[in-house]
Amino acid sequence: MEAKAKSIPEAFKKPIVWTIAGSDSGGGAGIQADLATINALGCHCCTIITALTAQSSVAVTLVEPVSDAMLLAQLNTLLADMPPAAIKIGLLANQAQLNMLVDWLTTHVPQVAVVLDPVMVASCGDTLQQGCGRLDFSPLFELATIITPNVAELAQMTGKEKLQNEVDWHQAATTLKTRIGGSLFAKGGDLPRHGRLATEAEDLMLLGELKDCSPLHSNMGFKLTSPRVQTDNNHGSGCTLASAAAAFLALGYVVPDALVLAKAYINRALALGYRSGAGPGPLGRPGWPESLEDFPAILPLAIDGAPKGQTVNEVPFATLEANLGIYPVVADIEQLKVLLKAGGKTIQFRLKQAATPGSEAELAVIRAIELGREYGAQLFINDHWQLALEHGAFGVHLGQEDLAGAPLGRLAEAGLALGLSSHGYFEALLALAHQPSYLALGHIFPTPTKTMPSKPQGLERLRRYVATFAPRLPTVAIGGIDKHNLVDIRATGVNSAAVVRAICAHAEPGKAFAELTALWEDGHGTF
Ligand SMILES: Cc1ncc(COP(=O)(O)OP(=O)(O)O)c(N)n1
Ligand SMILES: Cc1ncsc1CCOP(=O)(O)O
Ligand SMILES: [Mg+2]
Repeated sequence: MEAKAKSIPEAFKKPIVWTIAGSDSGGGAGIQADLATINALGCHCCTIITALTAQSSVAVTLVEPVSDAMLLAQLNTLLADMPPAAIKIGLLANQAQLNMLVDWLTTHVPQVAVVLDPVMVASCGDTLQQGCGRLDFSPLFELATIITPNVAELAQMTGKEKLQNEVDWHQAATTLKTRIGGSLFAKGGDLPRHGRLATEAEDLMLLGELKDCSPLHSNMGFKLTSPRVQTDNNHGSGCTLASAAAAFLALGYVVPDALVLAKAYINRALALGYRSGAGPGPLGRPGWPESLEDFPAILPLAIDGAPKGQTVNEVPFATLEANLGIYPVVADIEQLKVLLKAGGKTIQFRLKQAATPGSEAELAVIRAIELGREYGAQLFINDHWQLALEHGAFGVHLGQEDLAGAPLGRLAEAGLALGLSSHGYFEALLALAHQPSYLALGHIFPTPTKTMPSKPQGLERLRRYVATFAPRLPTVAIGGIDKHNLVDIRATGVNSAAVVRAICAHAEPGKAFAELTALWEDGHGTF
């Protein structure tokens, strides 16, 4: 007898996110905001209610914690059938409830990503933990992947009455970061402005030890800046940001990507806010963040708040035609010649050896630059920017790790083009600060050519990156691309496909290049 195919319930196809928070009878914050946000982002939201609040847009009149038995019943009932991929924690009614939750999470879901929004006060100004004084959140510090305090919450968590200015805020954020296990996202929206016109919104992202990311960004600090959305309808913005971050974590995005995506989501959600009562109204619930305008600009910080010693060029790098097509990456002068003769117009010379003076590697890089010039090609030199500058290469390709020592201003002023690598939204936004000539997005598929700290991005993410970044500059996909997946790569709308093995490991690299180019151009190449 044929086995009957087991149908998978629809909800199982979506990552499950739990929100452990309070109900807002006004419908704009708490559980209600989380449910709308998490579901809008393609996850399935389960709600574990800690307290009922009688709340409107202007007042909180009563807060009633649920019983311990009810809280535990919600947690245990869900765990048995709908375990979480990520958890958002919002309003906790009192210290006993917080401590009980810590015990339960530690015992049952110690590995699950947790976003903690240390809620204390509603946007109308009323306190939400009635009659129990300040909460001590420290028992949650080890469990939380991300903590998202606003300025008032950060002050309370660091024992300060008030944070008066940016310096106080940076110091408090740095202090709290040293006490927690994960990353801190300090929201700056309610920072006192002292008469300054608030045209920008700033947040601090102090990252912890990162998984599946370049080690370069672990334990580093960044300032995120966006044009301030001028609106009074911001009720539930903290809940929305934290639940969006939890949804992005559940979808497998790394911490810095989840945070910049959540920030882009909140910027659009604020723009869509509306009035529902006499006080601040709720936010809109947009779909996936796509427009680059919604994403923050990112500036690296030293951990004490001073700008890091990386140069940011004022001059943009050379502009390229959008469609770069098939982009071979080669390490051999003979192969380079073959590809130039075959009509290759954008090629990278990628030699990983040190090019010390007089070495074979140095001679090869210089020869590659000459050949590129002879054939009028856009020849990019990988890593060896000194030789590229000295010998007048068309361009250089650098990874984020290569940026620290590179004099980007000098390279741009000398008229070189620059390609920058990225492995997700956060790194792409960091790269954009340098106004490069193209943005590389990788690695798309598994590849043995290079050991990567990040996971393969896949086609769906590539499609999303292209939708966000290609309107600004040419995009290049790299990693595991060959004749079997090239049509799918092209269908994402990316402007170019960079390949190593599909050309260099082919018996006839010139032929492989021509065939891939035909496939790229009309989808009917012959193999
Ligand atoms: C087009 C393109 N994209 C990405 C890379 C990788 O550059 P990088 O991250 O600096 O790694 P190495 O190539 O130096 O190992 C690239 N070379 N080309
Ligand atoms: C250099 C580099 N950077 C990201 S993936 C990669 C290697 C791509 O090689 P291949 O085309 O052989 O998979
Ligand atoms: Mg490099």
